[in-house]
Amino acid sequence: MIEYRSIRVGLLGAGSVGSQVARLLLEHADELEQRVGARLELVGIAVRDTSAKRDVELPAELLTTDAESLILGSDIVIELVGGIEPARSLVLQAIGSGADVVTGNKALLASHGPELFAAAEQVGAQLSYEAAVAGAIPIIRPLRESLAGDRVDRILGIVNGTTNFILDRMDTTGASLEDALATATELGYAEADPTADIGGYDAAQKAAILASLAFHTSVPVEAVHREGITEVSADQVESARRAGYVVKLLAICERLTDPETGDEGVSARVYPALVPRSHPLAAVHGANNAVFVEASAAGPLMFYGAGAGGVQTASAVLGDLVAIARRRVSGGPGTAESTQAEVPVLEIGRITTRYAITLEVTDEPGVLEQIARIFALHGVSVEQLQQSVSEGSQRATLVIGTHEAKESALAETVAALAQSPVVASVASVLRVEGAL
Ligand SMILES: NC(=O)c1ccc[n+]([C@@H]2O[C@H](COP(=O)([O-])OP(=O)(O)OC[C@H]3O[C@@H](n4cnc5c(N)ncnc54)[C@H](O)[C@@H]3O)[C@@H](O)[C@H]2O)c1
Ligand SMILES: N[C@@H](CCO)C(=O)O
Ligand code: NA
Repeated sequence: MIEYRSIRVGLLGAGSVGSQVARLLLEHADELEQRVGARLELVGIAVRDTSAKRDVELPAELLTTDAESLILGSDIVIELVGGIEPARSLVLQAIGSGADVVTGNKALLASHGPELFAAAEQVGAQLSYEAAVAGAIPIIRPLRESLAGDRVDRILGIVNGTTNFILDRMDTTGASLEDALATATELGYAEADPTADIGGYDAAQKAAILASLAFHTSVPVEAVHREGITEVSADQVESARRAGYVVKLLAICERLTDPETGDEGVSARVYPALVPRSHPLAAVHGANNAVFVEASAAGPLMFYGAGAGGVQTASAVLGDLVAIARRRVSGGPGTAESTQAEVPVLEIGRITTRYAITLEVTDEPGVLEQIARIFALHGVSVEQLQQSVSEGSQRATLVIGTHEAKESALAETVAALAQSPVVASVASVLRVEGAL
């Protein structure tokens, strides 16, 4: 087996995602080296114009316009150029030269997936594409690996951030499609040419990739039924709202069985549909994505998060890169445990959270003041207080909600409360998590 001291990484494209991948690779080089067991050395970044202005400053000596030479000098090639050509030829060249490939290019995979996978298989190259569907959300690896032993029956998802942002904006502000699209463009969600997003093409490419993986069947993008959101009107969104629904652009991949013949088929489709407001997909706001997977043994699973964005998507690219690099280093998937960081595991006293404390106290003047003093003395700040007194009782129940406080300070506060002559008992202490 080859002993790797470093693995040469060639990056093609330094746009929204590529520039963030380069930045994170350079900034986290030491940590990634520990995780992989070899240095991930960024040997070059292929760009169209080395003097172009970029949001992220990249080392000038890494920039090149010669993508082909860069590929020849790389062990792993990351393709973030987008589109079909020259991306397809570059990926094929990388595979042919013995490199593994990471790509986020759903357009390429949805139209030329079989050709690329066959080329990779022929030479034993790895081709990973977590970033291609639902950006940062891990969905490719769960389908390809975690659910490989199960039978996926259905996938229902919001997989396009731009259209979700537009439909959400129409729903919450009553804006027209044109105005909502203008806002999406202003905020940098929509491309200069938003046709791929609002026409449903981007979602259809993702549906093709998901259906192929889920059903172990080649589902080309041309086989995906596609309707975009261009015909969705403010009136439709408003009447849906009044009826308790929200309009979402959905990607649906399903396994169907003909009840008469028992023949099986699969359907992959993208269209705007009404979703009941009580459904979790209705709560997916802004440019977020969410994907539900129904598998026969696992049951329903839900994946949610940032489906687009340069830095978010870079996370998925780097995940693929580390996984591929580990495989190169160890000749397998890498060690099951990843413990080299050796960060200390802290005791509970070090955590910070919020608390709800219920006290039984004597119902007499000055009690609240004494209790407030105990909190203040330990640096725990009270956010809210509710008092209830039962008829004829000498006791009152206090429910005290705190601001964020350190667990150790809280423990001392509770101990002091328990000692206080005005407190009959500390009835309960519960931590409050998940607050917005
Ligand atoms: N932006 C996102 O949120 C997102 C999310 C998921 C997946 N993706 C995918 O990631 C890929 C990159 O997306 P992006 O948003 O970074 O696109 P982008 O348009 O911002 O960047 C692409 C870059 O590649 C450069 N380029 C084009 N042809 C080139 C060539 N021949 N050689 C070198 N550079 C070349 C362009 O000049 C541009 O800077 C696409 O396949 C996209 O579908 C993007
Ligand atoms: N244009 C895509 C980018 C992420 O694939 C979207 O809006 O979801
Ligand atoms: Na993903």
